[in-house]
Amino acid sequence: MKITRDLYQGSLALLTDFYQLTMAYAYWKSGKGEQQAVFNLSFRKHPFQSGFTLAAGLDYLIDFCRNFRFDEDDLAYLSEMKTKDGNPTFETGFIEYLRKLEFACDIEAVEEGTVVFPHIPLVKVTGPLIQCQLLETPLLNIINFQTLIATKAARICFAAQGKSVLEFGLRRAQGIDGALAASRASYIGGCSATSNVMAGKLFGIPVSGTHAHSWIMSFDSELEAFKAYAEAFPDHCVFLVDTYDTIKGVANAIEVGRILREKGRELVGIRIDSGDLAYYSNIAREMLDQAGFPNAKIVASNDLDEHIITSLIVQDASIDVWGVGTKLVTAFDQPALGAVYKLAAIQTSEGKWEPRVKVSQQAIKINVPGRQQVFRFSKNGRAVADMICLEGSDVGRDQFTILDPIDPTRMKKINTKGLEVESLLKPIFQKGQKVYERPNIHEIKQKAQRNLEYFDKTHKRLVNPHIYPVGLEESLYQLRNSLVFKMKNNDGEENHI
Ligand SMILES: Nc1ncnc2c1ncn2[C@@H]1O[C@H](COP(=O)(O)OP(=O)(O)OP(=O)(O)O)[C@@H](O)[C@H]1O
Ligand SMILES: O=P(O)(O)OC[C@H]1O[C@H](OP(=O)(O)OP(=O)(O)O)[C@H](O)[C@@H]1O
Ligand SMILES: O=C(O)c1cccnc1
Ligand SMILES: [Mg+2]
Repeated sequence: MKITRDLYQGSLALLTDFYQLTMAYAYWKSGKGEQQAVFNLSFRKHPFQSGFTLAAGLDYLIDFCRNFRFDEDDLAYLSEMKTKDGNPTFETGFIEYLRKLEFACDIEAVEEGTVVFPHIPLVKVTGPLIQCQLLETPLLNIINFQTLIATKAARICFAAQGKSVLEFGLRRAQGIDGALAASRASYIGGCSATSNVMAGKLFGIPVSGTHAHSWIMSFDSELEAFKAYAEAFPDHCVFLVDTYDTIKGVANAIEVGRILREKGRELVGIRIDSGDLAYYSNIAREMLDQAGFPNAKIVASNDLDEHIITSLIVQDASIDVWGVGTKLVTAFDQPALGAVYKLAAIQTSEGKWEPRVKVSQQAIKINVPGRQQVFRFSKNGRAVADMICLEGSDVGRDQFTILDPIDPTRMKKINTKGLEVESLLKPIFQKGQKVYERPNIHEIKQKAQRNLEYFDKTHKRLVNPHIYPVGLEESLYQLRNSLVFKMKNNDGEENHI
């Protein structure tokens, strides 16, 4: 994560919530710091009322974990912290503990570009309680955002039905890394290129773009501006035609297209950035075709999202390339994914793993306890169901029953005969050492495309999608219920009624 490291000059261990550090200190004080624990990162609801979510961010997570250490200036800052009564917040023994801390966790995770669903652990961290705890905030920060944007991009690209989508979001993104991470995730989600040059440099994403209205406005006439641009970039002319009058703009683009052709060059296209995009793109298409420029592309931009793109396609707009900025990189209609990171199991001093559950009045907020694994069953290259079960469960069985953790009436029997099965959680770190071979950004994007094809189009529908079956294997479902029952009884809940 070169950019973030350049920006913050050093380790990123302090990129966490203060309460993670106070808990770490208290774990240390109470002698629990090294107790082994398992935490799962999962989300409860798809964003954008989508029927699928596309996982992204693992590459940042790997960089974060590899650099997970407290530098001297971090320790100095923590040593100087004082409580209200003026005493140091953290004892020197704890500062010393942090100085020697070496990342030692096991991490399993779903690969970037995998289609994922609520309740599935996207990341599973096993290791000393203190380390697992300190990772909560940065892991959520990384995975929540990139997964959100990759999903938004996949929806926009799905709406565009195979036509190219360019990401133009830098100017409206949420700050610097918000923009960079969004460009990366948008590419994974299916965008063809970004306008963000630094994202191009850092991540190896193709960079592209047209020109702005200011270019036209800096000349006395639009025609002059197009001619001058053609001099500079004879092979890359996509003229923005709507500065003064879109139809006259198209006529000027055609005139310069003819000049280019005389010189053995070709007009690449035009861009329309205002007005009724169906109306103007159809007129422009007709004008370009009649003038002998059937291959000139029409790029459209201006506050687009998946719904406007769908509507424009229904209207038979003649748009070949979609430029999408604000609504993509800000995830305009849902600004956060809302994934959580919860303790699922803890090891006793006798080495026995105990599942843990957080009880809530809202069923959706009760986490899935225990050390879990996730299997995806598929038939003839089509995913049919995902099953969350306890580690060590026998996946060779002929039949499983899976139950939706929130609504057990949604249950499904899986007859495993003739089904392929894939374990979704891949080993990333073992005892702090990276064991995962990272794919490059283009391989991740291809994986996302293949993964999306793996799911029936009814799950990808933008509105009211068909729900893909994901559930807890029966014995895990029962474990969760019995733990909730036990914890509620321990709590003496009945006294409050
Ligand atoms: N045919 C269409 N069908 C549905 N939505 C459209 C159509 N044409 C344009 N839009 C969308 O309608 C909105 C128009 O927004 P707005 O009124 O701000 O644009 P404008 O006035 O045309 O352009 P600007 O303010 O940039 O000059 C945009 O989100 C655009 O994508
Ligand atoms: O609309 P977005 O999806 O964010 O795409 C990027 C926008 O950025 C540019 O202009 P800008 O919005 O800065 O100015 P404008 O509104 O006058 O076009 C471009 O012309 C697009 O309109
Ligand atoms: O290259 C473009 O056309 C572009 C870049 C950023 C924002 N809007 C458009
Ligand atoms: Mg605009």
